[in-house]
Amino acid sequence: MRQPPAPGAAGARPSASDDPPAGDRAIETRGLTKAYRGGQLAVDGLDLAVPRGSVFGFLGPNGSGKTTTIRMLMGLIDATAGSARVLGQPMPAAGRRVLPKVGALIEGPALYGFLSGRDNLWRFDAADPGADPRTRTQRVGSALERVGLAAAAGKKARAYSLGMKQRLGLAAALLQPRELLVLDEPTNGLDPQGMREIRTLVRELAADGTTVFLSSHLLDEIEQVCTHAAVMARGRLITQGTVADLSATVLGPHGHGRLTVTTPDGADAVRVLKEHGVTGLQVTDDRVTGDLPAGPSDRPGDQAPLEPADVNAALVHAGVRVRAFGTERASLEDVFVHLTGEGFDVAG
Ligand SMILES: Nc1ncnc2c1ncn2[C@@H]1O[C@H](COP(=O)(O)OP(=O)(O)OP(=O)(O)O)[C@@H](O)[C@H]1O
Repeated sequence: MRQPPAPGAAGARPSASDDPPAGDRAIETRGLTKAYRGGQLAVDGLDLAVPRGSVFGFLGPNGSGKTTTIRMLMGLIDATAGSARVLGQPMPAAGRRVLPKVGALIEGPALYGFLSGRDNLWRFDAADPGADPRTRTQRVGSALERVGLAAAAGKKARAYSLGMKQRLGLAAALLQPRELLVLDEPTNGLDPQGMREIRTLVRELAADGTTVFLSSHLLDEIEQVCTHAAVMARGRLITQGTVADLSATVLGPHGHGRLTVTTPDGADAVRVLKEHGVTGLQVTDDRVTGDLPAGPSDRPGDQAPLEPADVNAALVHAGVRVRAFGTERASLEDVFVHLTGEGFDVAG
């Protein structure tokens, strides 16, 4: 079974040679474009590459074109230009072959409030011509189990919390084994507990080998659960890659953020850090922070950019008592601001 890389796994560098071959992509679009009536470009020349086995975050402020893209991928609306492949097949042409392998949760599940959770799933399953009625009870039972709703299965759906309704929608998407799950804003409107539940579920599904493509306008959500992300703004793709590589976009070749040293020997630490080309030094109580130089320092013999480990060794060597040492990672918010020059301030 395919295991996804750990969320935020570091190490990979963005380069064309690291791109997976086309057959290893769960979703691929070329120049995908949608102009709604009136000519406004909701999606503008999108080239998306979603590796199989990834948890791929499709990130952008409200109105940046995420839902429109998902609707095109699922064959719900036609593209104005460009092409899309899902699980290696052209969409919408191959929809009949592809869509049974895709579970989708778009704009919230359509549930009957007067039916129990179990009966809602029963209805979904019965509407699937490929689903064997003889094994329905078992399928519905294991889908409920999977999303943690077995105990609440007999309750009417209208009595469910928003988080439970989302999980029931996911259960409907999971009635059949899926290669790809497409979730449009799966945690929208959920409280922190509900969000955690959905994130846990997404991680479990990914660990089973399902590719998960989820859209969100919540940067920290994407950072917590996704291995890869694409960032959209005003219908255009700003960047895509592993979450670690996207951070490195902002942080330079080594992906290191601001350095923080906790020490009782602040003055000595500042002197050593300065000697090693660390800039922007600030001292607050027993914490010294600064920025690692992007390239090699001016010191004779230095050829490569400074590694945090070297700085730590130099401090210790100079007799500085280092109680804690670390570097921050850039957030996706940093990436967005860096690449667009705009803030990412959408209403949560
Ligand atoms: N049916 C439609 N007719 C005309 N314009 C539309 C339609 N649907 C979306 N748009 C416009 O297209 C742009 C992209 O919208 P879309 O819903 O795809 O963005 P989004 O990133 O999913 O945002 P949200 O999270 O708010 O749905 C927006 O400017 C929106 O107003």
